[in-house]
Amino acid sequence: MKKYISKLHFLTQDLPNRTHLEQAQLACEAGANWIQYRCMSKSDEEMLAELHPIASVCDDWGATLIITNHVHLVALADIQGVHIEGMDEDLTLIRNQIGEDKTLGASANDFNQIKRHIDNGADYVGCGPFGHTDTKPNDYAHLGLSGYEKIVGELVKSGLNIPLIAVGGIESKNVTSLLATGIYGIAVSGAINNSEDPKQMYKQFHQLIF
Ligand SMILES: Cc1ncc(COP(=O)(O)OP(=O)(O)O)c(N)n1
Ligand SMILES: Cc1ncsc1CCOP(=O)(O)O
Ligand SMILES: [Mg+2]
Repeated sequence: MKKYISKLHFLTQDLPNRTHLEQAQLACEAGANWIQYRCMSKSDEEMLAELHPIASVCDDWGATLIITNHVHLVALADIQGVHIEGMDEDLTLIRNQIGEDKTLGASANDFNQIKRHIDNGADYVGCGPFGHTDTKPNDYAHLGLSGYEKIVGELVKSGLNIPLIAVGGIESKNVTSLLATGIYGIAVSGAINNSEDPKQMYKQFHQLIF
């Protein structure tokens, strides 16, 4: 089943000064239509306690709510899908668990992983890192613009098509050139959350993309 996938994914994060709910609210007020709840620090009960109000905010503003990784919570709140970060996860098992109607996204760092996710039923693929990110430090080589050009070229050559979302260290100044590589959209967390005015920064991304 074909799903609507936004071209701008806003990822919440564990922050000392702003709750996930506050981050989601700010993003929705700034125009977000896609919130990925990315919580790495709480118990199921704690996450559900904030997922219900976050789902309610998303519902009010018409935004899609995706959860990172905690597949078992998808059915326990008004959540439209899940993004899987573990690149070796078997997506077919997760698809069976969540059902056809939910959106399933997964992470990849190269063409072969993207191809495997397509074969296994992903609705979109998050691909990175574009550049340096402090949100999830890792050792993967930065793809840069040329990395996305290469991957998009390989997809076209193979006759494959899936919304490809660039992620990792993306700032607003990178958006136009990233979109020119042929990627579908971008995912952002740090550049918005760490800015002095997150709402204004969200709007800046939004204007460049939509
Ligand atoms: C939309 C979207 N894309 C990617 C991620 C996370 O990807 P991850 O596998 O964590 O990144 P690397 O470790 O490969 O850089 C996400 N949460 N959402
Ligand atoms: C979850 C995740 N994995 C790699 S980057 C990232 C989050 C988004 O990156 P950034 O905060 O740099 O926009
Ligand atoms: Mg990855």
